[in-house]
Amino acid sequence: MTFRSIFCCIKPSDRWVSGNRNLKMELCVLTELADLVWSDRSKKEPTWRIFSLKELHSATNNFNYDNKLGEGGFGSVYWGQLWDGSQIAVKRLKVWSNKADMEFAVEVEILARVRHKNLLSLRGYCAEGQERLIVYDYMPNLSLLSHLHGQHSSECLLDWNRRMNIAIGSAEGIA
Ligand SMILES: Nc1ncnc2c1ncn2[C@@H]1O[C@H](COP(=O)(O)OP(=O)(O)OP(=O)(O)O)[C@@H](O)[C@H]1O
Repeated sequence: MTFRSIFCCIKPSDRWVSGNRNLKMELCVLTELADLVWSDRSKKEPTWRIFSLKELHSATNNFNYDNKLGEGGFGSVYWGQLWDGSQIAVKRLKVWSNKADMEFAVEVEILARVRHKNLLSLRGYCAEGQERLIVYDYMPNLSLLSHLHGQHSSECLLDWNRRMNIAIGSAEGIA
């Protein structure tokens, strides 16, 4: 079992970029960049893109309660499936505020730049009106927390060797 296979999301925090007042501007630049890259398909495929709200409604069956994977401080996370069959996790902002908008920009901005086998990959984002959604790869094997202390801790015993590999894998992702 690799570390990534037990979904672990190492997320950015606004402390990482404190003092950066240009996040919104950077997000706009990223948006333009994505459009630019997608307009030239002969070049390398982009790793993330902008989703429309309509597409995410359709992927998650209108953010159906049955699709809900969990809930965090930012909002609810829903399972979804895109037209190409790939599975995604969509994090939908609960209530719009300047602070939440900034957190959204920080998370997207950082995840769009980093790519590592032990980091949850950004598939893209959607910002329409006051809707803010972040799209990730879907991690089917639940959280590390649930394997260590939760409902799955008795089913799947993590021996010390595995725990060490997970700790090293986490450190590599953070580094
Ligand atoms: N990519 C994903 N694949 C599968 N499940 C996910 C994914 N992202 C989140 N989840 C599920 O949704 C739950 C909430 O995720 P979220 O990232 O919002 O948690 P959090 O770290 O507590 O929140 P926040 O960072 O917003 O305060 C997770 O505990 C997990 O069960």
